[in-house]
Amino acid sequence: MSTHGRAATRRRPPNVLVNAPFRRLWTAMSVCSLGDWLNIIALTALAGNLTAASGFQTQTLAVGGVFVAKMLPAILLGPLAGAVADRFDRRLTMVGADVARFAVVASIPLVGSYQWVIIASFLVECANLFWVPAKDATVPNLVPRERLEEANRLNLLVTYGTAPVAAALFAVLSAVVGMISAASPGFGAQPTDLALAVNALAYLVSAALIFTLREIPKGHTLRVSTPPVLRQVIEGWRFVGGERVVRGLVIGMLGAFAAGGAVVGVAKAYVSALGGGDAGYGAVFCAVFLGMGAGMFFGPRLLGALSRRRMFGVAIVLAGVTLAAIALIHNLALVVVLTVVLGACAGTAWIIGYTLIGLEVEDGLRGRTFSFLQSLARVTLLLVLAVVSAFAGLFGEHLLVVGDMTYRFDGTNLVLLLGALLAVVVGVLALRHMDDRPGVPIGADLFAALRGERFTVEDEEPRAGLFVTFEGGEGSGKTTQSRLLAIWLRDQGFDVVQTREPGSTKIGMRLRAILLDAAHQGLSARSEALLYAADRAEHVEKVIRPALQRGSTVVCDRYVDSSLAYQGAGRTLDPDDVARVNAWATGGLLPDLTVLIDVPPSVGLRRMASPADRIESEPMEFHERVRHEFRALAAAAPDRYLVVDGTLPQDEISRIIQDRVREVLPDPVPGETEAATGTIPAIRD
Ligand SMILES: Nc1ncnc2c1ncn2[C@@H]1O[C@H](COP(=O)(O)OP(=O)(O)O)[C@@H](O)[C@H]1O
Ligand SMILES: Cc1cn([C@H]2C[C@H](O)[C@@H](COP(=O)(O)OP(=O)(O)O)O2)c(=O)[nH]c1=O
Repeated sequence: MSTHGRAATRRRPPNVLVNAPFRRLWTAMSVCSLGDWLNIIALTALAGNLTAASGFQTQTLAVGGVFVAKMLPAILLGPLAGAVADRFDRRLTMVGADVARFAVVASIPLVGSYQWVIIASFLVECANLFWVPAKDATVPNLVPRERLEEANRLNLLVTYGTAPVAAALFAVLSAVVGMISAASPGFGAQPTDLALAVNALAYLVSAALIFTLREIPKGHTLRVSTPPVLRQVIEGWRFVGGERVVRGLVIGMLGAFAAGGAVVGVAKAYVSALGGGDAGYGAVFCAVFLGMGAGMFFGPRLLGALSRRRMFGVAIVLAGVTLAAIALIHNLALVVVLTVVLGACAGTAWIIGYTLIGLEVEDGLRGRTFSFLQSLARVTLLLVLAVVSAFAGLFGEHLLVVGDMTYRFDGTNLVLLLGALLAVVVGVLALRHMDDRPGVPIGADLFAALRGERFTVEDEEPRAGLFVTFEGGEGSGKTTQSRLLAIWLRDQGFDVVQTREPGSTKIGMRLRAILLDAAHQGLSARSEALLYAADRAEHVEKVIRPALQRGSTVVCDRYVDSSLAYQGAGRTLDPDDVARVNAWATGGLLPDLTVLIDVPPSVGLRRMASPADRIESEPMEFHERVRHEFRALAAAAPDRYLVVDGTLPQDEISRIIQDRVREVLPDPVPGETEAATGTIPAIRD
């Protein structure tokens, strides 16, 4: 989204990694994360290999067992370990945990039994439970307060960014062992042994790095204890479950997550069935994470013209369709490619959901909401991994024979297909419940977005002019700024129509009188919404559309968003109904740019000199809801909005607006005029 903060980001101070002690801790963390991911991949692969001879069912269950053993400690012992970790010297806790992890991982190839793989998985995670809180508590000791956010972002980057690296490394290492085994038949190592050795070494390197990190203070400070995961989930649902949009987003994100989890859970068995070895398994794992990273980064940009809510639903449906293809196509190379697409869809949905939830939820609840989401994701993943492997195992192997064609359809295929179905259902529900462009067909909208355009209905005649609207609460400065923008545009040589809602037509003036007269206190919310829509229909047909078709620039003080905010959020009418009525009233005409001037209602209302009208005299909660909705609308379509801080001085606001409008302005001298005047010889002195 464009905001006035752009200048600030340009002057970015040096990176937090300049800080040597933090750099060392961060390096240790990166090495450990790489080790952790190698550990998951290698242990699940090893469990599959050790049980391969006992049949499909045992193998699938065995791989599921490793996932469960890895996730149980966090759920059962998480808070306990956090509390214990706070009592000890953090540096020694981390070093101790690293050495313990090294010893356990190094012992796995030596013992070489499935039982030990499960016990080792559990033990490594128990050690992690001490390592992670000690590390989290250390970061604020090494990094100044104002750099903490940047440090956390870097931590997150290595936590997930090392996954595809580890998967690729695993694929290479197991291929190397495979080649050595093929060359010298006497060589009895498992394909996973080399990966486990590198994994053990990673923990040892981390131990050495942290041991020499003397900057970590010896004493301990009390930490706020985190409640158990299950309690966080139940309590969290109590405060976000009631919000329609947030509820939809949470369910959608979990659907995407569960679909990804289904792939990871059965990947080992599926890849074996397709004739791929450990290298193939590594490739699928790598593909999921590469796709996710790409989706988070590029997804929202690729379809920038599609509304965020629609993009969220579309990404989940696409994830489902891709998963169905993965389930049915028996070709490892194609499966790897499709897995990248699946990851990209899931990543796109996840990042949009995360961002929208952040904007929907108030400041005070945001931290709790995110920890609720993370706990819920963890519980979902555990359930999905456990259920998926058990289910695939129980269904077993099947060969479908049609004529002389045979088609293999195992429990893994079935699980993937069910995951696909779940994603499609969740995606369609998200699209239906949270659609913010009712009346606009989704297919046409999507194709237009792929071409980088925004689809509008009934807008067949090409419109020559630019349409800019101003939105915001009472006294935010819309009237002042729209006037200043109109003056500036005229100075640039544009023909400008400056107008406002309600009341810019003959009929509209009468409607305005009904709507704003403080004497009309009994007006029902629905008739209010319809009267504003009636005023708007008249305004669009008589003033705005003709002006745009003439090629004028239209600057309008308030438009559809005001109805969504005041009648939808303020009067708590169903937002979909308000959107639908307005899409019909305006024939789907949308602004090219909306400037949202954002001020706290207390500030805006204090600026008003004249006696309060019917809407201004609403209570403060009403105005807070209106502001919240404006901001959510802007966040859902960042390319079409400019959000400006309305408490800045007037001239600074004008400058920010002019900078943004300049980006969307057409050339004031059309091309053909230039071509014609180009033939006239230039006058020189
Ligand atoms: N950036 C600003 N800082 C302080 N006061 C402002 C600012 N912009 C406008 N005002 C004042 O606030 C009052 C309301 O402004 P106005 O443009 O009429 O707001 P709106 O149309 O959003 O209700 C006016 O008295 C105006 O002079
Ligand atoms: C256009 C529109 C305005 N309103 C309200 C918001 C304002 O309180 C009032 C418009 O009055 P106005 O005096 O034009 O307010 P402002 O100076 O803040 O622009 O009408 C709606 O509730 N719904 C709408 O669709």
